[in-house]
Amino acid sequence: MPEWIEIKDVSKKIDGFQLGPVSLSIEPGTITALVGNNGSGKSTMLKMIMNLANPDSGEIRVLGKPVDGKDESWKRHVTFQPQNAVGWNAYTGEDLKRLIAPLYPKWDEAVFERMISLFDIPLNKRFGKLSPGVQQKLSLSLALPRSTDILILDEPTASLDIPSKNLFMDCLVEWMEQEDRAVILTTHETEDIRKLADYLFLMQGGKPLGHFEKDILAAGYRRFWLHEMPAGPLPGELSRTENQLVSDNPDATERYLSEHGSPVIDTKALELEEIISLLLK
Ligand SMILES: Nc1ncnc2c1ncn2[C@@H]1O[C@H](COP(=O)(O)OP(=O)(O)OP(=O)(O)O)[C@@H](O)[C@H]1O
Repeated sequence: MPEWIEIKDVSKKIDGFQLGPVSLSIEPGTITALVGNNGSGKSTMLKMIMNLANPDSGEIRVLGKPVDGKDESWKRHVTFQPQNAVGWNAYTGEDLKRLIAPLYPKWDEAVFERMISLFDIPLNKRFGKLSPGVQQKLSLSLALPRSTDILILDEPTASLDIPSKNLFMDCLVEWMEQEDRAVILTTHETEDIRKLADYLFLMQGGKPLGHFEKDILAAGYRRFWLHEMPAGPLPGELSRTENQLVSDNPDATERYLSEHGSPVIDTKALELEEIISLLLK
């Protein structure tokens, strides 16, 4: 399948911070979560995709078009929701919808109305007077109905209460099912990643740590409970306590234990949160 977003060897220096080189491809039909420590460069990556920040080197293409080229037609196919909406404070939700909807030929009024009702958003209040959580709900309700091929969301659930996070995740899953679409989002919420992401792109201090298929990553780490801990290190061993061993190569660990007659009391896959913490530590 052709890539919808192609980031090739992109680097950028901001004061003392070095981002990249980063390469990443996004295919249609996928949700990719950019995950990393604070200040690891996730938002900057999104801004570079939108041509709101310029890389020092490398190339970014969206739907085959270089994002810094003269042809900006790709922008019509992309919705970008930054962490904070700029210039919206004086407008009510109703105003914003009137301004935004006509710009998008595939605007889906039914999705907008459903989200406004689900989130119980007052459309007659100025954006600047809404709480950060309601602002975020309104922004999302103005993003999904645009029905663009690509949706780029910077920490979409950061201010949402727990029921609203779940409602939003349901809306996004439904949105994905309607057509071939692609989502790239940044998040610190493991629940978002667990429920939404097909792929994780991990970043630390500006450097990419890897692009993982979530299910493969989740299956790649196990904890073993043992009667007796063999002398180590064992194949795949990442850490051990008196009777527990964590492995990033469970098959090799299990084989070794079986071949060396070490009975396993129990074994369990690590939670995604623990895996991400191990990778980002
Ligand atoms: N406008 C700016 N002015 C100066 N430095 C900036 C600016 N934007 C980003 N940076 C630098 O780039 C680095 C990466 O910032 P970025 O916001 O991309 O990280 P992030 O991974 O999105 O962080 P967080 O998880 O905290 O949102 C920061 O550490 C900061 O040094």
